[in-house]
Amino acid sequence: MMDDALLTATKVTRTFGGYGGCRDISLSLWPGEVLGIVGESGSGKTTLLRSLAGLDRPDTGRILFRHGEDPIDIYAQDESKRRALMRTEWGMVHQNPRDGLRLEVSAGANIGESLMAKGERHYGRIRASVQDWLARVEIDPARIDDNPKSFSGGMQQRLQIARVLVAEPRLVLMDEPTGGLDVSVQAKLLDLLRVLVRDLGIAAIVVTHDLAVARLLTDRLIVMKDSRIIEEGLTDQVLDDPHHAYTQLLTSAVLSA
Ligand SMILES: Nc1ncnc2c1ncn2[C@@H]1O[C@H](COP(=O)(O)OP(=O)(O)OP(=O)(O)O)[C@@H](O)[C@H]1O
Repeated sequence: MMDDALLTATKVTRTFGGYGGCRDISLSLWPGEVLGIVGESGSGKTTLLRSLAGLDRPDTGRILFRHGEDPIDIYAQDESKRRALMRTEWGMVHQNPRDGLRLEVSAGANIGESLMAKGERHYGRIRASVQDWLARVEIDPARIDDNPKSFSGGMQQRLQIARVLVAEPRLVLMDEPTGGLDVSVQAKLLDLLRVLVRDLGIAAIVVTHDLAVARLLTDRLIVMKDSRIIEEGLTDQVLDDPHHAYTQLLTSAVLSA
């Protein structure tokens, strides 16, 4: 039963020759909700995210996405329909901005392309929207024609976020969005992400091994260990009053760090 959920995964399993990956994962995501997936390295977070993102077909299980009135099974669509859906309805923010940007074109083109992919053709409107988005992610709009290769890591990540959010996706998937950045840059980026996601009312799934990121960004948390969900609940509840021994260990490790 789908209820009003935007995305529902039911008993999703994706292993690699029977090893690793994620197993028997069921979850729902509601419109406007930010869901965190936490757990140690190798617990299956990225595998799950890729399956939810339509990038990696599960061995078994189903992923439904609410599209208009009807939930659709994303892996029951043919490849071109699934790609079209992914382009218009959801976006992916990669840990390494270089995986989510086109480095051979300008910063402005990186954002403008997303608008064109959604059907916008008016040059003046595209340029105005690009400038607006550069400002929103705190990049000087005067740098619109610069190549992102000349940007710092933090700026590249903010550009990647603008490239994704300008298309107004209903769902954003993020894999360690602040990983690989200096701590001070991370904090600013997190603040920015939080404001943008809240302002736009976007639903998001954030994979992170960093509980501080989960605390700041997410409403609800899933804790994974050995490919499975071992605990889930409201973020504050899970972090302040963890029930599973492993979650207690995770949270105490942070507290004593
Ligand atoms: N393409 C692959 N081929 C073989 N095994 C894989 C592949 N991708 C992931 N795995 C295995 O599946 C398990 C889960 O990996 P996954 O990358 O999903 O974990 P993770 O929680 O995202 O880890 P990290 O935080 O280090 O990125 C690991 O044991 C990993 O070795």
